[in-house]
Amino acid sequence: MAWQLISATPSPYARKVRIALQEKGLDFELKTEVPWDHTTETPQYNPLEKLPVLVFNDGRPAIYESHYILEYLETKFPEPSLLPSLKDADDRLLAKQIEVVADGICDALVLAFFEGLREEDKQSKPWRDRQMRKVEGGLRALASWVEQSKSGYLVQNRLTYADLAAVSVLGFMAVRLPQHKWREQYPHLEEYWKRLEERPSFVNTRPVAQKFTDPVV
Ligand SMILES: N[C@@H](CCC(=O)N[C@@H](CS(=O)(=O)O)C(=O)NCC(=O)O)C(=O)O
Repeated sequence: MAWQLISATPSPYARKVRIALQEKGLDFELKTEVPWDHTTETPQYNPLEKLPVLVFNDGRPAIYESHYILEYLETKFPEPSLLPSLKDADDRLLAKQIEVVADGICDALVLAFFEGLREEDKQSKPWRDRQMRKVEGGLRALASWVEQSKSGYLVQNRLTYADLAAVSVLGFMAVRLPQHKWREQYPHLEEYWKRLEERPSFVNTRPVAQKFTDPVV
């Protein structure tokens, strides 16, 4: 039995791991679920009850938290590499910083999305505005990194975790916040996103909205 990746169709965090596993040629079974439904398996493996979770097939404890899973994969399976080497420490750290910003945009988007699902009179506009400020700030940072890129990739001249994280959040925006004007606001960011979305490991991990069975409370 291959490793299992517990994932959800819209998850930008899980998408990073799905792409990395494919880019590194690692065999895995995709286990798609809705982590807010009572049927979720995440609590069996992750005390934080979140996906993605990578479940091994040899009894080793499962691992969770997307950036940690990516670190694990790069450490254990360094070729083909998806991070600059330690001798290029600044580039390696920049790739991780870009992942921090991309994941942070996702975190804010998730909080704003669920706030918007509450009954109108229970929603906090200041709270949603705060989250959307983080989304705007994060997009501005990603757009700036794209402007600085000479190679078509965010760090050095090849695919790294920075690109997996940036493209995953932009694809998530397209699903969760299709009315947002980031593509008009940052045309180079849109060009970068569309170009990378054509890579096979991105094509077959495109995000899709999910249906909740249980109310998310
Ligand atoms: N920091 C975590 C965030 C993961 C996360 O928030 N996952 C969501 C699913 S999704 O938003 O990615 O689709 C989840 O499991 N949420 C369930 C919960 O928060 O209880 C990571 O990077 O793995």
